Amino acid sequence: MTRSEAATGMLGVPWSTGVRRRDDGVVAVAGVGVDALAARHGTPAYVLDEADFRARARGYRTAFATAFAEVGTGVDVYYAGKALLTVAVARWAREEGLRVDTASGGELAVALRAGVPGAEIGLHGNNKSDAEILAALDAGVGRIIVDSLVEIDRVAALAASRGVVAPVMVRVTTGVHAGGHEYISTAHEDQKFGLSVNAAPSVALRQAQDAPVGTTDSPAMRALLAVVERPGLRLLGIHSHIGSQILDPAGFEAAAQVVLRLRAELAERTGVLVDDVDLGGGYGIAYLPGEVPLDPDRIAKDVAGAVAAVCGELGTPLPRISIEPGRAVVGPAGLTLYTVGTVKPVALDDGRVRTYVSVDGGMSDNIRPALYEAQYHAELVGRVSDAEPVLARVVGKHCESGDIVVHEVQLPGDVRAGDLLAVPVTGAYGRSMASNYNLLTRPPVVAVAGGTSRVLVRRETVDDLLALDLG
Ligand SMILES: Cc1ncc(COP(=O)(O)O)c(C=O)c1O
Ligand SMILES: N[C@@H](CCCC[NH3+])C(=O)O
Repeated sequence: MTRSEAATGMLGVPWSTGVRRRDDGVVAVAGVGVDALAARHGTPAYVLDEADFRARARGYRTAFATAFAEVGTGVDVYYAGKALLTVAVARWAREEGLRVDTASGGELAVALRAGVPGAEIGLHGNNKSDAEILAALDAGVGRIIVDSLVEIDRVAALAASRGVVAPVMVRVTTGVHAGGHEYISTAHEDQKFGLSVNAAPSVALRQAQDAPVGTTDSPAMRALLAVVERPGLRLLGIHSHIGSQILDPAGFEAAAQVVLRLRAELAERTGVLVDDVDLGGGYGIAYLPGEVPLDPDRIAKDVAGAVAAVCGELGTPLPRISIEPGRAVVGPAGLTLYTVGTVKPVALDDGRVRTYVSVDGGMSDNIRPALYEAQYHAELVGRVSDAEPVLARVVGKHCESGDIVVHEVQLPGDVRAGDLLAVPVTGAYGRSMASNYNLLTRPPVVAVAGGTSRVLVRRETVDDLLALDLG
């Protein structure tokens, strides 16, 4: 916490900028106390600080637009809806000058419902259904990012069936491995996304990737050539996404270099110099006090410098660039508000005691600790306490011992049933990855701005669950 944060009661990183502890000890989000939020909306609840979301969206747009304008090209920023997409969130993104990246027909439908024009939407997915591709074509989406050779034929056939030309980008894997956990690193070879820029190393792999045996082209080059050849497809550009929660900027520059070389090679072979290069998302954020997030201004400058340098070296004009941040826009804007139900001290083998604090949600509203061993922070937010801190583990209410919300955190020793507890930085991949495990109902998404709260997505009810069960 900085001195000015302390003076204003701001909690500082990793909390959203609108979070403050009031003089009465209660934490407020954008002017609304968590006690009032809990009374009005119940717990658990996802709480979104709208101004914080908007500021981060603007921050990424401005940082990249400025840095790339300096080297002589433009940028489109797509908000990656997989992090959290609701109609209001898609509208906020658009109002802040962002486009929307979708990863399924469901996300596409929400973006369209929000009034985002099709031309400002991209559709991703390594296994899009025909229905999803047709929905994208019918909506006139600005780009379909193809992910396999098979899909190229599929999109071409569906575009022909609609009598349209499909705007396509090819997703490639650059071999640059980056990100917070193996499951969220997406550009190394042994995973399902994209087409490798490296020539297939074995006959088995060439066959698996549908290549004629004997070719030395990489799957990425073959895909680009296949798109160029299909009259029903328009090749917009090349896409690369290297992973998520990346805190080392070097990976973005390395991937950009590989993609730009591929672009130049394609131009040399076919005369087609694609206009667009999409460098994906993945910008890392702080989850714990003391962690340092990527700085958008710095990363934008570094990537713009790298792009300009490689294009200069290759003698190719600069492409238009796009990026797809999700987590960095919505993650820090969100917190989850829980109520403590039980408190249980457990003696550890080494003689210490760990206090298990059970809250009214858990792995169904935040799967990230169980899936990626993700670390979070928690604080009592309904009151302050002078009690000595204890080593605590915040757990949920599921029938699963891995149902951990916060692995290790110091909480006041008098933490008790009825206390309000908040976990910051749950805006990204919390609600969007939520489940109904143990038939819990998913929490609402509540937006707070200017001293008022509003429900964006209502809490599920048991009736909602029963309505799906046809008996
Ligand atoms: C293609 C693509 N774009 C964008 C994102 C968003 O990533 P992040 O939320 O880490 O910015 C992802 C997810 O990792 C992705 O797969
Ligand atoms: N869902 C992941 C990241 C997204 C991966 C998508 N390519 C997370 O919670 O960190």
